Amino acid sequence: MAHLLPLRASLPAAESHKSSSKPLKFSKRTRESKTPIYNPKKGSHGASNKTQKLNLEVSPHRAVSAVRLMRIELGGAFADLLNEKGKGSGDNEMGYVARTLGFRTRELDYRDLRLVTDIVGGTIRWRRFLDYLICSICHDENTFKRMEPLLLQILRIGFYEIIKLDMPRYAVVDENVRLAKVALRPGAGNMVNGILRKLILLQENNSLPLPKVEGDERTQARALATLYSHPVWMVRRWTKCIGQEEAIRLMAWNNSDPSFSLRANRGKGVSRADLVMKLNLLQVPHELSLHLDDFVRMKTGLQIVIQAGLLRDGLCSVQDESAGMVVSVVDPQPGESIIDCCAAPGGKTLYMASHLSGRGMVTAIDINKGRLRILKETGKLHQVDGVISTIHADLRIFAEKNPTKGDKVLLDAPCSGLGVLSKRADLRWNRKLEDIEQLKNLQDELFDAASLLVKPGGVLIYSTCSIDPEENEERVAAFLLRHPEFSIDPVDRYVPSDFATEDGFYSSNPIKHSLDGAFAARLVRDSESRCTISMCFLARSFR
Ligand SMILES: C[S@@+](CC[C@H](N)C(=O)[O-])C[C@H]1O[C@@H](n2cnc3c(N)ncnc32)[C@H](O)[C@@H]1O
Repeated sequence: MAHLLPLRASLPAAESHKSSSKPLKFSKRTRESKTPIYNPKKGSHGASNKTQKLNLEVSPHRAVSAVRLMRIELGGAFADLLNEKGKGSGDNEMGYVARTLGFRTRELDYRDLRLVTDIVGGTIRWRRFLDYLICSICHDENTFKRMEPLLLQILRIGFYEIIKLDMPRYAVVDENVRLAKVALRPGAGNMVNGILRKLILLQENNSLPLPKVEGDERTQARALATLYSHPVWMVRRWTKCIGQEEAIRLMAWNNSDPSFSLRANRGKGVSRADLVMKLNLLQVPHELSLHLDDFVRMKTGLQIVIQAGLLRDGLCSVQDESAGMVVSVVDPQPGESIIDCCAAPGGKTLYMASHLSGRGMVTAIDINKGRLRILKETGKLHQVDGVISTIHADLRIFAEKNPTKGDKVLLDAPCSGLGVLSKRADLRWNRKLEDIEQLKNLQDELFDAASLLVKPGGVLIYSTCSIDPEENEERVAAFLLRHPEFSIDPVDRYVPSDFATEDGFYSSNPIKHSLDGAFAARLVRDSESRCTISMCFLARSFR
């Protein structure tokens, strides 16, 4: 079993429930309390004078983490946006804390911000696993189900800190008990105390109540889903597709701390060497990308980069190398007319534009006006707006009506995002199996629409940030059956051979490449010489 455990987890061997003693006693108030609806505008404490109080006893990173978790789970905020100061958090953060908890904490310093990022991301990723343990220790599913949202978040934070971050246990208990007492009431603090101490006892006795991976396929999938904290449907889908061992490696990757890449903004005349100099000055550890000239990779220090203003000043962008290599597949050249069909918020548009050296045009189409506005603003900031034009439209309608044609057309299709689960901590819980079916239909419709915009002899690139064959290879196969005028142009001339599949596609695989998952197919209109490759691929796809 040991090899099945997550890379970062330091869990003692799974034992049975029986070592745990009597059910924990909870206060009458807790049992009777109804689940409050999260409404930070109103605040859980109401009185405005109370919200002004500055509390110096409670550790600020825990208070802020608990409130962020509430906002993400109940308020629909995105975990990744909340981590960037100034985008969704920043100045408003303390307002949310005051309205939700009834007090303010001191301002967060860099160390606090890092802890908040770690705790919020980790607690979301490990939610299923943590809830399983909390529920087991409560001994009563109803108690767990009726638990107040804030109390549950405080417990999740405590469990995550003890089990996954290996923090000093009794300090974690004291701090979280204090938070529950001040933010809720003394009885809630007693409850946190009882449950966390029980967890410590079980951990010390190597008897955490963890499920065993045994039984039929469904039961094993459920156990793995708990141990690796993923939805059961994902575990079953991956186990079927890549086998249990690879599925476990993939889940371990999704649970690991994400690494980030920065792209030097050459559109603004910033070279990678300039960016490296800045990172050295800031003492941010980084490595040069092995695959892309403009990119550097970093494991930590993103908060420092953000606070130093490197993104705000347009010197660089946060962009994964896997997304950068999709642009390599497009291979934008000065003077070309490129249509980016699903362009916002513009990561690929901006990178393509920076290749044009001021000659040519990237036409960025998107249905989402707000995201398109971000693209426009970032284009200006990056000084590539002279070669970008934006069109707010539904691609399916636009392509039918508009005679515009491009030398190259990129369709970066809306997808499940199953390749980027390590960066998007909350995405796994928001995705449903049914989404894939709906997305496939949309992907087919957009694929057909995008094909109308390709000049004869032009190139159509279909890409996703998914690792699911039904959204990738199968969509291309179905498209080629509907559109015999297109054929596959193998990508091995554009990306390192390690990223080229035998069918001629680009595939970045988290397990193999330690990057986000991504896919791209390069299709050329009317090219007889390549027909054989397409026909071979089609034959294999429908075998
Ligand atoms: C995967 S994201 C694109 C990411 C973008 N290429 C980048 O690199 O930043 C997919 C985009 O498709 C857009 N979209 C979805 N349906 C669309 C439609 N019918 N027409 C145009 N855009 C659409 C969404 O608004 C979203 O911005």
